[in-house]
Amino acid sequence: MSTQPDTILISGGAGYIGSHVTHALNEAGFTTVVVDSLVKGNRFAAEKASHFRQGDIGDAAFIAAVCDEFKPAAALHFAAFIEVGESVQKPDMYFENNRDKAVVFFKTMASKGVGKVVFSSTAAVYGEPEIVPITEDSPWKPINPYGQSKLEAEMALREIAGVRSATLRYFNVAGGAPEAGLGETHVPETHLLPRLLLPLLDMPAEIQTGLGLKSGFKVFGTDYPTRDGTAVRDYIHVMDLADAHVLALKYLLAGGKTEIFNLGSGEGYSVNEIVAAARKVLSRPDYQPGTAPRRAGDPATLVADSTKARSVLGWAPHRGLEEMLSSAATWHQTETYINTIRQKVS
Ligand SMILES: NC(=O)c1ccc[n+]([C@@H]2O[C@H](COP(=O)([O-])OP(=O)(O)OC[C@H]3O[C@@H](n4cnc5c(N)ncnc54)[C@H](O)[C@@H]3O)[C@@H](O)[C@H]2O)c1
Ligand SMILES: O=c1ccn([C@@H]2O[C@H](COP(=O)(O)OP(=O)(O)O[C@H]3O[C@H](CO)[C@H](O)[C@H](O)[C@H]3O)[C@@H](O)[C@H]2O)c(=O)[nH]1
Repeated sequence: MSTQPDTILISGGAGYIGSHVTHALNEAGFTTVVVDSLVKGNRFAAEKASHFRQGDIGDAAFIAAVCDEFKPAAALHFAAFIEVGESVQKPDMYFENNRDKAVVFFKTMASKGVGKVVFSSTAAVYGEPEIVPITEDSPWKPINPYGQSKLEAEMALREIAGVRSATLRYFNVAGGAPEAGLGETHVPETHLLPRLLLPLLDMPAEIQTGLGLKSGFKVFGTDYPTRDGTAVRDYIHVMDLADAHVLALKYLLAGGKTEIFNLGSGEGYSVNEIVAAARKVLSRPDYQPGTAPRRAGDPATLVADSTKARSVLGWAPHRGLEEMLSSAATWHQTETYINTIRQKVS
């Protein structure tokens, strides 16, 4: 029997979620190979991998060469564009990167005998759900090109002969692993936790201005049909998500069949509840956010039913909202975060 650790190919591993999963795979004893074009990601994050090769997932010759060099046992596919608003403005860019290039990536790997894939999908495939919590067989009706492009990539992956896949549909990912030198480092930054925390942490002015936070953080929409009028989401710590990837990978390596799994905590928090938790974690009891109209395309409530991931993968999230907020706050104050954002917005 071989004693070599399995080698895992990770596309988009220089990005937010992919870098945390790469860290978890290293800790679990795998050899990690990240491919990333760095179109959005960060070199400091890529360097967490055992090996890093810079290139595009749509470049079949590049992916084939990486497969020949490292002979991966499986792949995790994170590389994509992730901004819903931008996808409405530039749908072709999203279908090209998130669907067409993903298909090139999957087919190239299949041609090299890599027949096990963990795919990063999103709650956006459910659009505006009629029933919450949302199970995997709720209607798949995306309401924007981002969600549609991810759904079409999922479906294409399931059609490729000889490939077994685990599609993981994430809900709202948050938090970081500052102790490992990792955290959310997006430009632009559209996500709630960083946008709320950066002004509260009194970050340097050029960072706040560069991320569109010059006039502070604003709650988007106070007239939703929810318990306090603000939108409800299911927040999941990025390291709990990373645990799910390790389990999904082991499931496929052990012969598991193609499946789809929702990944969320099952608990919904409103934007106002997140603001209240941030006041407590950062000891800013008097903080009052601004308000603004609803952001176009935002559903009122998205909460996951992750029963299937619990029963099939044995996964359970362990890290709560306070840990998401405190790990994010710690990360945003690191030199790595501040210097990276400074460079990107200058
Ligand atoms: N962030 C979230 O809250 C969230 C929620 C649901 C689903 N997802 C999914 O998770 C995945 C990762 O999201 P993230 O937040 O880490 O995004 P990210 O932008 O931080 O990371 C994506 C990475 O992919 C790379 N990339 C993009 N296109 C590429 C290409 N053609 N070739 C090579 N590399 C390319 C980027 O450089 C970047 O490093 C995406 O597939 C996204 O759809 C994210
Ligand atoms: O400055 C801000 C930023 C966000 N929000 C609100 O906070 C909630 C969460 O917003 P995020 O942008 O953090 O997350 P979304 O629920 O919009 O997006 C998540 O789900 C999407 C699919 O629905 C995509 O997958 C996306 O990548 C993922 O983070 C929303 O009600 C949003 O309107 C604010 O009030 N103010």
